[in-house]
Amino acid sequence: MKLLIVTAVDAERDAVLRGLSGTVHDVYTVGVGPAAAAAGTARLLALAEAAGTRYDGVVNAGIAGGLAGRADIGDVVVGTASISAELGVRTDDGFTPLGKLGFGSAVAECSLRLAAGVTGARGEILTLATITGSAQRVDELAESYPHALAEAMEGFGAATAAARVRLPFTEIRAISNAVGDRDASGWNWQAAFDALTKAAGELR
Ligand SMILES: O=C(O)c1cccc(C(=O)CC[C@H]2O[C@@H](n3cnc4c(=O)[nH]cnc43)[C@H](O)[C@@H]2O)c1
Repeated sequence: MKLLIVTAVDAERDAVLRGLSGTVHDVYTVGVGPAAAAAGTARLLALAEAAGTRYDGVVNAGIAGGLAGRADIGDVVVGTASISAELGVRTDDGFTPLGKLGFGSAVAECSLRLAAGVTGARGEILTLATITGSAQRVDELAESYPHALAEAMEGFGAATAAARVRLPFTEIRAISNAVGDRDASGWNWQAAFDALTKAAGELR
């Protein structure tokens, strides 16, 4: 099996590569946020197709914020779905996701098979272009998405590119901080990168 693995930043790519040594997968940095992830992943897939390279799946790997009580710093979360928590309509009455409006979906199902060997909690991973920075918004997200474990910024974008060429997709995240916590003294990038390296080593 040959995977295209995309990360947002080089530090994540390097953590993945440390775990992958000697495997056949390709790992690239595509930038921060869902738009960069979608554009970068789509470009890589188009280049691969032109070169005759065949991938068996796409993986978005990186660090993430964990929702309180659901995922702790240093944990690995494997996506059951990557969900855009912003794609929809917001009115005074609240937020309605795209799927309920009847023209598309904000939910990208993840392939459990692609990450079958990876140790970690299974659950939904939210994608947001805007990092959550208030307790009120954390509570809103936790209530709206009771099965979500973590928040990051790229998964739904990369998943959209993979779906366009009908490739299975999964998202793997290592927790570096609690969602909503903007005090960097409480973050642990190293624990997250080490966990990400271990998870990458467990990919088949
Ligand atoms: O300035 C902040 O408040 C802040 C809070 C958390 C993370 C950052 C980053 O610069 C990392 C963004 C990068 O890492 C992923 N990530 C990590 N933690 C989170 C999070 O709590 N919410 C959303 N994304 C997160 C994300 O995928 C980005 O690629 C800054």
